[in-house]
Amino acid sequence: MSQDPTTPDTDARDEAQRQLAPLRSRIDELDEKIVKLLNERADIVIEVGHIKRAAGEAVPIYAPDREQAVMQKIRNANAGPLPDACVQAIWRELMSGSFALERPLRIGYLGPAGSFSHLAARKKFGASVDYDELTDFPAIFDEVARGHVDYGLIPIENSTHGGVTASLDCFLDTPVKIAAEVRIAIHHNLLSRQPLDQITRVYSHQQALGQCRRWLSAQLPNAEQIATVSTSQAAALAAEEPGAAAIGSTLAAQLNDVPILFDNIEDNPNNETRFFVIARQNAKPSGDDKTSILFTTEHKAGALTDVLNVFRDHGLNLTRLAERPSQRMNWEYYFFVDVEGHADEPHMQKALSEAKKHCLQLTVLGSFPRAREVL
Ligand SMILES: O=C(O)C(=O)C[C@]1(C(=O)O)C=C[C@@H](O)C=C1
Repeated sequence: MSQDPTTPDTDARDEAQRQLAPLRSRIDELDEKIVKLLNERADIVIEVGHIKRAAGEAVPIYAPDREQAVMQKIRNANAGPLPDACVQAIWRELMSGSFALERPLRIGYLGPAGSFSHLAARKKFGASVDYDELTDFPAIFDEVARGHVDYGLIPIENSTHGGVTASLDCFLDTPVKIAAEVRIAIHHNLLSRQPLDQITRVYSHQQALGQCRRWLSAQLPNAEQIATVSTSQAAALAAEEPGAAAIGSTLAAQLNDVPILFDNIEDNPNNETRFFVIARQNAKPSGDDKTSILFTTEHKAGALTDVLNVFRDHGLNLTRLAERPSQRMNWEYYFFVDVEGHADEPHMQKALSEAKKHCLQLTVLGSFPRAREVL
């Protein structure tokens, strides 16, 4: 007996279509309602924008403290089954749309396009703002200070390779403030137009080379490693030069049209980088903040512990301590400390004024909502 082999499939497809149709029309109805509600929200955002524009620089368009509160409310309201990460990603993009409605924002980052700073900027500020690719960290600080861009994205430290010293040095002498913290997961790729056995040079930022050290010595032990100003510049070089490869982001591979030979080549699968958003204005307290300070002390026994003990005595936890040469005198140092709390809070104000007594100089670089999620 011959049977049409397509019949069972066709029947199953028709039955599935019959079951899907009413579900899809319910989704269509809900989508219409959601779009209406989103635009109801957007109408209020437009009013917020009128008030903010009238107040000028005194009330910034980007309000990190309010964003923190909105995200917290969203997480509390989310009963599932959508994971918090999904709902938060939707709201981040929604707030990007709010910027466009209030006043289009310009964000500066270390270019060229496709760098991890670009990725961090896009993850933080979304698709509805303008981006400016800048050539180095001092240029980002300068452009923010001059008001040519509203905010800048600055990498501060990587969980595997440590501090980004070139960016820390820019804080030594700048009027700009740290307004927010951004954490992004960093996954590196080996990009090349050649197969692995024909690669003689690997370009990347020295941070990325450092984060893939074990993979490079196992897979490309004889290739020369050449440091570039950014991973995206490395990708552009790999696109042009025979025998060259780059370590960079998926975005850099796409933008430079270079194939990804190997993905996830970072030595630590939990590799992440912390960025600061720099601004002309301070961020308001959110209730879950950190404060970054910069100080120098006299060259005497116990000078550093005297400062640190002040925070201990006030019950303020330190989340980071870094040190950099002063650039003025050999073997003199600046210390960078991140403390839990906001500089407007009374106990932090007390601690800061006591700490100042033990310092030659103490500057508050900014207080900002702690980044709880890795984007
Ligand atoms: O509440 C504000 O200040 C707004 O501008 C609105 C809004 C939002 O869409 O919820 C948008 C941007 C801010 O960074 C924070 C919140």
